[in-house]
Amino acid sequence: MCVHKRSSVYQNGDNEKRSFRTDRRHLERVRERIAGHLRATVDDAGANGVVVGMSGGIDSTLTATLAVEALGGDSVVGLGMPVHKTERPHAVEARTIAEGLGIEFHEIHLRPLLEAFEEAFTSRFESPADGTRPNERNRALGNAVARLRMLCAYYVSNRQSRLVLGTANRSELLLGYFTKFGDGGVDVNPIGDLYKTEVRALARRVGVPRRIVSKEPTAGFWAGQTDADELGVSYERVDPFLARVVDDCQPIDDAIDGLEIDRETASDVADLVVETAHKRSPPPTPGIDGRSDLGGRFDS
Ligand SMILES: NC(=O)c1ccc[n+]([C@@H]2O[C@H](COP(=O)([O-])OP(=O)(O)OC[C@H]3O[C@@H](n4cnc5c(N)ncnc54)[C@H](O)[C@@H]3O)[C@@H](O)[C@H]2O)c1
Ligand SMILES: Nc1ncnc2c1ncn2[C@@H]1O[C@H](COP(=O)(O)O)[C@@H](O)[C@H]1O
Ligand SMILES: O=P(O)(O)OP(=O)(O)O
Repeated sequence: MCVHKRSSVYQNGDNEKRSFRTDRRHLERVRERIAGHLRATVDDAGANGVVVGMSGGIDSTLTATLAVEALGGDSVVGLGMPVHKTERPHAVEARTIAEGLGIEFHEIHLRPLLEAFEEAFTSRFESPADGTRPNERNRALGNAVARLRMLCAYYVSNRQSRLVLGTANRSELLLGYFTKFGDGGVDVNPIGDLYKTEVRALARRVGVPRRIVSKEPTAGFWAGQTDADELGVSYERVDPFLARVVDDCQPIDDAIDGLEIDRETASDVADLVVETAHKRSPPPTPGIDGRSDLGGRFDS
C-alpha cells in the first residue's frame, strides 16, 4: 500500500502533535503550484481552456475558482447538471458562484436523459432483490448519472477544445470514493493532491463562501447520503490516518496512535485504499512480450 515518503504536509515532527499545514504561506504556495500546473497542462495540450461540472459543493467551487485564477474567466466553462428537484438550491448556488467568477455557465437538466436511459435499458436489469437492496440499485443509477455528466463535459471538451477538470481530492482518490469513468473520467485533477481537510483550508483562503465550505460532503446518489455515513468515518478522522499510512508508510497500528479512529475502521479504510487501486490506474493489459508499457515517453 505504501507509495512514497512525504512529511512536508505536517507542522510538527511527531505523530501526536502533527496536523495538516494550513498556514497562509503554505496555502499560498499550494495555490500557486496548482495554478502553474493547470496552465502548463492546458498549454501542453494546446487546449483553449477547461470545462468543469459545478455542483455547488466545496470541491467543484474551489476547482473552478482556482481555474479562473490560473487561466482567466474567459477560459473556463461551468456546467450545472442537476438531476433531482432536491438539488435545486445547490444548482442555484453553482450558478451564483459561476456568475461571481465571471465564467460562462450552462445548466443542463439530466432527468430526461436518465429517464430515457432507465426506460430503454436499466428496466431489463430490474430484479426482485431491488426491493430489499435499494441502495445497490441507487448506487448503479448514481454512477450512471455521474457518467452522464462525464458525457456532457466531454461533448463540450470536444466541441470547444477544452480539457475536462476533475474535482476529486486526495481523500476521495485514495478511498476510491468516486465513480470510475464518471466523475473520475477527467483530464486533470487540480486539487487531487490535497486531503479534504486541506481543501477546506484552501477554500477558506481563496474566499469560497463559508456556507459552501461547511456543507456536508455528499455524492447525492440518494436522499440523505453523506460521504461520512457511506465511508463509515469523517474526513477529519480519516485524513490524518491516510497521510500516515500512505504518505509516511506507517504500519496501521502505529498510524492510529493518538488519532480518533479505531483499529477496525482503520483496517477497513486501508482495505478500501488497496481494493480501489484499479480506479486510479489505466486498465491493465496481459503484458504479452513485455508490452504493458503503453508509451508516451521517448528518449530524445
Ligand atoms: N465524490 C463523491 O462524493 C462521489 C462521487 C461519485 C461516487 N461516489 C461514491 O463512489 C462509489 C462509486 O461506486 P462503486 O465504486 O461501486 O462503482 P464504480 O463503478 O466506480 O466502480 C465499480 C466498478 O469497478 C470495476 N471493478 C471493481 N473491482 C475491480 C478490480 N479489482 N479491477 C478492475 N475493475 C474493477 C467494475 O467494473 C465495477 O463495476 C459510491 O460509493 C458513491 O457513493 C462518491
Ligand atoms: N449537479 C451537478 N452539476 C454539475 N456537476 C456535478 C453535479 N453533481 C456532481 N457534479 C460533479 O461531480 C463531482 C463529484 O460530485 P459529488 O457531489 O462529490 O458526488 C462534483 O465536484 C462536480 O464536478
Ligand atoms: O464535489 P463537490 O463539489 O460536490 O463537493 P462535495 O464532495 O464536498 O459534496
